[in-house]
Amino acid sequence: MPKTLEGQITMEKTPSYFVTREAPARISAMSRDTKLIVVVRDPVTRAISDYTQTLSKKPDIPSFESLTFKNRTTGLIDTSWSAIQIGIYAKHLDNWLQYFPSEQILFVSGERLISDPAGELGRVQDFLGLKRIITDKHFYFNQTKGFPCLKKAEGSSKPHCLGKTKGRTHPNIHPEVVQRLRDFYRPFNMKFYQMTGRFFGWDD
Ligand SMILES: Nc1ncnc2c1ncn2[C@@H]1O[C@H](COP(=O)(O)OS(=O)(=O)O)[C@@H](OP(=O)(O)O)[C@H]1O
Repeated sequence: MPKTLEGQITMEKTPSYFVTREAPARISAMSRDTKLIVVVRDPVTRAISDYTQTLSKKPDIPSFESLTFKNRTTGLIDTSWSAIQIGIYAKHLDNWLQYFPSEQILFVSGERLISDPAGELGRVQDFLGLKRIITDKHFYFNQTKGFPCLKKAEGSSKPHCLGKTKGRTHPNIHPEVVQRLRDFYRPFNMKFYQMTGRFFGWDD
């Protein structure tokens, strides 16, 4: 990471850091003051989204159902499958809390980022000690994309939506499989709500 001058903020984005065992120690050794931001969404939808992304690159992979279960009859879930493993947020957070105080970590709700992008970005700006420059007036809902988009991209006067790889249509997953996954994640989600002090509402 480059050295950060007075009045600057250096940012870096790598989704896999959150689930990489060695990352907290390494980042802490680089700078203990680093502020960490993690976007989390319902781990069941996250797993399906993850699968959808892999499927778009490798159309021949087995079905979501067959990757989810070690044994379909007993309903035993394959927690070694990364799409499942990554959603056990409480476990990953435990690892980070060995190195960083919880005040230094902000969890952004992936669901709220879609339903209220300005609100979530307001929290991000506060967390980073920035003035709330980005507000409601910067977003509009794009019917075609089905997501909020920026009215003007940075350095341009044109609207800007995220690219085609964001907001893909997910395959239909059998409701029984979804329910089994909901039951699997519930205790981990409860622990995560407790640890973060925020109720993300994934278990309604
Ligand atoms: N404004 C806006 N436009 C489009 N997409 C949006 C937006 N806000 C959040 N999302 C959600 O972002 C999801 C993709 O982000 P990823 O986490 O996969 O990104 S990354 O690969 O980790 O960089 C993507 O997940 P999928 O819907 O499963 O594709 C979106 O639901």
